[in-house]
Amino acid sequence: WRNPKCNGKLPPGSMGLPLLGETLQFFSPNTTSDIPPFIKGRMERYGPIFRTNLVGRPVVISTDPDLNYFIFQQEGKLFQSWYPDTFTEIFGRQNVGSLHGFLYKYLKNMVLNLFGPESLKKMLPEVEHAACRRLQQWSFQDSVELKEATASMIFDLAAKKLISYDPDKSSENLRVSFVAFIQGLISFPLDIPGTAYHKCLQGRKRAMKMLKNMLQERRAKPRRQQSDFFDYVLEELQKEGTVLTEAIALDLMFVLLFASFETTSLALTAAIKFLSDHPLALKQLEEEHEAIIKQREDPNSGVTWKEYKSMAFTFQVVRLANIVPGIFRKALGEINYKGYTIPAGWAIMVCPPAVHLNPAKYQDPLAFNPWRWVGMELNGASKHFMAFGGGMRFCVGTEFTKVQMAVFLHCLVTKHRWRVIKGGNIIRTPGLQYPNGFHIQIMEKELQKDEIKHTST
Ligand code: HEM
Repeated sequence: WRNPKCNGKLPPGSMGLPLLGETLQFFSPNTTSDIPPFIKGRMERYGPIFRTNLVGRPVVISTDPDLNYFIFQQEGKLFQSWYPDTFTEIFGRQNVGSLHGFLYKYLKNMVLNLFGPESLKKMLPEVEHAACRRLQQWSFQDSVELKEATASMIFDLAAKKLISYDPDKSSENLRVSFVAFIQGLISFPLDIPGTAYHKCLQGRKRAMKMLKNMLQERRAKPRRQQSDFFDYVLEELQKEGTVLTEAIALDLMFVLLFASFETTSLALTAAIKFLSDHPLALKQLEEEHEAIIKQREDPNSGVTWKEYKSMAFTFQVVRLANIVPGIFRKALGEINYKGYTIPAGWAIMVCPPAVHLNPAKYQDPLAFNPWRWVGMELNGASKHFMAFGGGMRFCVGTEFTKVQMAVFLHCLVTKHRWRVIKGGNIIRTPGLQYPNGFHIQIMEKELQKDEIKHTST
């Protein structure tokens, strides 16, 4: 257990207890925005590359930018996407299976067809309308829990786009099943009634059943014009020699729905929390977006797709929020790197927080500084920025997230103000969560000015 077989020199580290390994330490909740204590302690002791054991598997953890880069570039050759068995259970065997094999490219194209730039450009007015409408509704409430509220907004948009789901018309609420699913997602994998893990699996079952019924209804009543993911899938399923199956399509649908609203609502909540704590950054964002509005009044310029893609701000938010605490791979063969040997079959976890909070690369790494990258060309991924992964598996939802965030913030800072009521504290298990939510009161800007006038007279 302690000394696994290896043809060379294993990276240093501890394999923890038999069977359990260091699983409990890894999942132990913490409230820091810094590099997770589990990782930080071991980096200090063993260096940037070390070994451990998580959920019964030997794992090498990499906080080394060069090794991370190598891992992303070698996808499908020396490394392959791999997630712990509990994830396979939770996200569906078809997903995990098909995302490895020859189906992968085909599925990715299908997803990009819906969430790629061309499709998003067309979606822009709809995103803006949804954001403005929600914000206006919330401004009548004394308090809004932002994580839940933005999740609901994004879920409705994504579900409409993917499956033309209308929450007002459907009697069963699809998102309720997703909420149960998420609450147990990062929990100890014990499937007996009462546990969070059990509830998570039940939530998934209910959501899958609803998706299956919807697909069958659509099959019975096909639509003339292809407009959502269901239409696309049904057409593909009918093609001769197709590699797609209904089970794969349903699993993929589930993952896309989940990935689209959970990650982006966490990022938006983090953005508004950072802005609440940094009035200067808020002022600058307001000025930038008011400039956009001014251009818009000019009939020749209108708001452009490029302006909405303000990357620097979104990237600073996700750098600090570290929504994805680990990216997992499996070594397909024996790998020799910087004097260490990683045996074939071992898991490898790339650790984005260690990269994003590295003081050697980012001065004052914990500071929220949206000006950090001014004037620099930003790519979606680099050795020092990997919030959306890298290489072949780079997140297909990056553009969707950027558009959602930019549009929402645009509507928020140009038309509204807010004040924090309570909550906003975070916990990492190691996934980011807001245990008490983040409650704010939203006011319309004009209203606020009127109120001020009123009080002064
Ligand atoms: C703040 C928002 C988001 C973050 C931080 C994020 C992060 C990531 C990361 C780190 C990966 C790479 C995983 C790996 O290499 O194993 C990934 C992949 C993926 N993401 Fe996202 N994501 C976000 C938003 C989204 C959205 C909105 C969608 C859906 C529309 C989405 C769908 C996916 C899918 C399908 C993959 C798998 C791609 C593949 O394996 O090739 N993500 N994401």
